[in-house]
Formats: sequence, C-alpha cells, structure tokens
Amino acid sequence: MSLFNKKWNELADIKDELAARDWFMGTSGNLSMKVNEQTFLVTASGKDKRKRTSEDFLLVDHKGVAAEETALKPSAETLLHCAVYGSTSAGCSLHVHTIANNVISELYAADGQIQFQHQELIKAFGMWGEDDILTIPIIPNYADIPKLAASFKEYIIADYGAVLIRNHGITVWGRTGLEAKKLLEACEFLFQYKVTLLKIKGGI
Ligand SMILES: CSCCC(=O)C(=O)COP(=O)(O)O
Ligand SMILES: [Zn+2]
Repeated sequence: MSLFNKKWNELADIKDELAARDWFMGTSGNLSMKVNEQTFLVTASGKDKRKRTSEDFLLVDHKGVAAEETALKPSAETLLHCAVYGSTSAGCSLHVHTIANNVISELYAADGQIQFQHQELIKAFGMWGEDDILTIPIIPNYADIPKLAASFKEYIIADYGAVLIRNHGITVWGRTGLEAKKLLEACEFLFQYKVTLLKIKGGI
C-alpha cells in the first residue's frame, strides 16, 4: 500500500471513531494528517464528516492550497492545520466542536486558559508529576481565518498540544494520529468532567 493510501485510511479511521462519538455536529470539525514534508491530507470543506466517501480528504501543500487537480475545497480552517505542520514535527491535527468544549471555552474565556491538576487524565499530556498542571489556552474566535491562525500559532510550542477557540471548538495535534486522538479524548473527558462538577456544585 502506498504511503498516501496508508495515511488516507488512518485518517478515515480516526474520522469514523470521532463520528461515532457524535463530534461532527452540523458538518463542523476538520482533520488532517501529514503525508510528507511538503503535503498533508485535510478534510474537504462542508462535508458530513459522519459519512465515509472517496471525497472526504484532499492533498494540500504547506500553504493549504490543493496539491492536485480537484473539485474539492479544503477545510475553511486549513490554515490552522498549516500552522501546526509549519511549526512542529506533528503528524496529525484534529479539530472538533462539542457542547463541553464550547461551554468550557466560554466559562473560562476571561482567564484565557483552563487548568487541570490532580486529575489522572492529564497524564495523556505527559504530566506524570503529583502536582503537575495542564494548561489549555483559550483564544478568541476570529471570523478572519488568517487572523485566527496567527493567534492560534502563538500557542503551538511543542509537537503535541491543544488550544480551545472560544465558542467554536478545540484543535489538538500530535506526533501521530493515535497521539492526537488520545489528547482529544483526554480533553473532552476533562471538559465534560468539569462541566458536570460545576453543575453538581451549583457553579453553573
Ligand atoms: C458549520 S461549522 C463552521 C465551520 C467550522 O468551524 C468547521 O469546523 C468546519 O469547517 P470545514 O470547512 O472544515 O467543513
Ligand atoms: Zn471549526
């Protein structure tokens, strides 16, 4: 199997798993996977990401421009994926909108971040110390995608990480598809946990 087909199938499998969690409401969300140093696969814009078709992804270059003749449009948010691959050695970037990540992004917007400590799941981010703190930045949601991508890029400081976009969604990236998916699942667990806890305590 060619590298292209291998990456396509890996990304399609991740898309199916995230779809099974219902994380692509209203055609939201976009995913990408690096194929080589010059190109990456990204979801086509506006598609129902719960469906698996031969038109789910297209190959783009480092500027997010289609690298082959196609009628498909790359995700409207491709520049965020470009920012990830342009600044790191990451191999996969995942973006989803969920109720929990939107609620958390709004509740903690004024702080510009949300932190988690003494929660087992932060180990997904390599935080194994007793008192380690996981910080997830929260950035404003600009309609201007180049502006959003520039703001997002400031928080790309390692080959894996996560950034919340206020009232929009989360973008995570990792060295592999498996790592990116692990981080996304850990974030969503932590957000759902926090929302549930706040509800129980009467905080919201
Ligand atoms: C209807 S969701 C609005 C756009 C968005 O935020 C998103 O994640 C999906 O855009 P895409 O162009 O990647 O389909
Ligand atoms: Zn989005």
